[in-house]
Amino acid sequence: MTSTSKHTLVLLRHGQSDWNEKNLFTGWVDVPLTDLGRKEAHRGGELLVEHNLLPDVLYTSRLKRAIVTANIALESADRSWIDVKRSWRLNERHYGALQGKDKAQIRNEFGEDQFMMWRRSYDTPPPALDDASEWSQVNDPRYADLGDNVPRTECLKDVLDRFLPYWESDISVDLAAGKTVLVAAHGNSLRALVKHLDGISDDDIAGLNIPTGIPLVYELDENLKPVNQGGTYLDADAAAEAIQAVANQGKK
Ligand SMILES: O=C(O)[C@@H](CO)OP(=O)(O)O
Repeated sequence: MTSTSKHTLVLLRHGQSDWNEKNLFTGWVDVPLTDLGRKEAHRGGELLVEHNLLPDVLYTSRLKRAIVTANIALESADRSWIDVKRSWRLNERHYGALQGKDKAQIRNEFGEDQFMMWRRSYDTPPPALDDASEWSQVNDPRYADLGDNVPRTECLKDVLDRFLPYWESDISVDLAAGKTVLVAAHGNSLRALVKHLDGISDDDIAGLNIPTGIPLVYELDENLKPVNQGGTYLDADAAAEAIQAVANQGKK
């Protein structure tokens, strides 16, 4: 795929993280990539080159699995020099009291319905994480600008509510100016973005999963609406398989 419109948005979920591999709820916990995650990031950058989709500006969360994925991908595309903007508004959904917990264990303890409600419902957040927890971010200096508004839990709707102002104020401005924008972020922050772009209903978004490390490209019209509804994965076969794996997490 080669860019044809003047408004090209490339979404990249970080490569496999340590806690993806261990099957733990992660959220705002700042875990590193695995070796496989680094390889996925490198391949993501190669795919950008192969499809002649070279980003002009990078947006990332404040979490290193997204930051390092973008750095590796841009290095392999020889684009390490582009401008970078980071925001907590692109962070993964805060997973509340589930952060650090084993997905299969939670599914066994609470049952499939509750597990999926917490994981994929649009507006039901998990229980709040205690500020004293080792997995809390309330005293993390990188979120000092949030004051006491550091999340203790979030549902997907909360993610959309905190992401949209940033989309309007920054990302869409760069897109409208004709820049090819790379957003390196997370499974659920990218689900929020895709929900917004494709106009997916609150119910249907539950069935949408985003794989690690495979660029998803949107060509946008002058109103920044998708020309290719649903976007285009640069490696469609790998994406289909990886999407199924995300959907099945916690089932083993
Ligand atoms: O644990 C998490 O933070 C997310 C992404 O890895 O998991 P899930 O796909 O279950 O929402």
